[in-house]
Amino acid sequence: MEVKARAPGKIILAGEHAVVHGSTAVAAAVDLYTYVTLRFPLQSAENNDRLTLQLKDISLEFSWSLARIKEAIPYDSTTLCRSTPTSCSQETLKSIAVLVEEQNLPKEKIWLSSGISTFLWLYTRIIGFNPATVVINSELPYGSGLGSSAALCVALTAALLASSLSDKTRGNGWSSLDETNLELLNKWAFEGEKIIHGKPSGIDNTVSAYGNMIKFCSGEITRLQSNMPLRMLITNTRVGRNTKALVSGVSQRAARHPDVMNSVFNAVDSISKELAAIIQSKDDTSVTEKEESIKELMEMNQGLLQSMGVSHSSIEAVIQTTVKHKLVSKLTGAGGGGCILTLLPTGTVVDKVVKELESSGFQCFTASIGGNGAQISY
Ligand SMILES: Nc1ncnc2c1ncn2[C@@H]1O[C@H](COP(=O)(O)OP(=O)(O)OP(=O)(O)O)[C@@H](O)[C@H]1O
Ligand SMILES: C[C@@](O)(CCO)CC(=O)[O-]
Ligand SMILES: [Mg+2]
Repeated sequence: MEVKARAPGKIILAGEHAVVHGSTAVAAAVDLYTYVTLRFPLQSAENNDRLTLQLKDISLEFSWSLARIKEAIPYDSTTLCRSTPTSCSQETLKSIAVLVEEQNLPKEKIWLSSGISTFLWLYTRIIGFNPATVVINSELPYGSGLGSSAALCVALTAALLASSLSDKTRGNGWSSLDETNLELLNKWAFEGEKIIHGKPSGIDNTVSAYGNMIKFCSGEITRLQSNMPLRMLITNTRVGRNTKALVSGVSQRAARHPDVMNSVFNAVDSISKELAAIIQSKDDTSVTEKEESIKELMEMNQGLLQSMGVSHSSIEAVIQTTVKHKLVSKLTGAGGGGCILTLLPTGTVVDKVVKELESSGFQCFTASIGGNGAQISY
């Protein structure tokens, strides 16, 4: 039997980091996906005692015998709990880390460890100790602010949950999950994100699961309906970074300067709320005026992100280049490198700015904003 799932990456228009501390944030899905294919072998097949993970886009394969997985991961009454998402305990995470270490990841790919641990955790909790080959292929740059970790958790969970649904209509292309399964999927994906991010807000997995554009605050989701064109240039600095470390750095700064950082988080909250209101507004304010307001909000959000300590010289370089072309930019996701968003007001010709950014070694692309969330296919 074969089951497929896909989940999109995301951009955060306003509110990253502050959202971890209870502020509002606004995020949208982008049309770059992580794909997961689950293949279950026949009883008689040769490899029916192994779990194999293939990461297609980076040509890596990992494989464990089920006996070894059973031996390493402590089995208790909560081991198989498809319908009740639970957190991975530190003890289980340590056991899983041993299984990952045994695969001798190349040194330069060690950053994949948390993703592989998350894979083993979600797989064994939702499917149990069953043989399969899991093929993952991602269009998203890893660790760059476009939600590669959330897309992995959402696509993998979608495939795992879909494999046990009774209604499997084959050959109908991509379809969405119903609300109940979507909610279950989002809870599991959040548990997976915890392994990769440490202390996620849940915004990345939520927007990847539900798609479109959302306003998110302390787990509360408001789906947004945009009433204006919204075009963004995405620039990848190609500077690698790790969301877990950046989130932890902001928390440490907040612990050192609680009053200051609370004011920063409150200011970000207001920015996100104002941004959401502009995007949704149906009044007769012109698109140009709305774009001017969004520009200002993005500029202020970037300033506050800088004060949280998550900007980077490469981000500042992109911002300076886009300013020369009268365009406004902010980092998106965790910062520290990664990707930057540049608002492209109606009528903007991007060729010159893209040429200049690319000549500095950055990678530019435009992605369509606000599309599908998680989908499955049989
Ligand atoms: N397709 C994948 N296969 C295996 N691991 C993955 C995959 N995609 C992401 N990961 C894991 O997620 C990590 C990157 O997650 P991280 O949260 O740091 O960045 P991001 O999700 O791309 O950006 P952000 O969280 O800022 O949106 C990788 O180091 C890897 O461990
Ligand atoms: C930095 C952060 O706010 C967004 C990462 O895309 C972390 C989170 O919300 O979990
Ligand atoms: Mg992430």
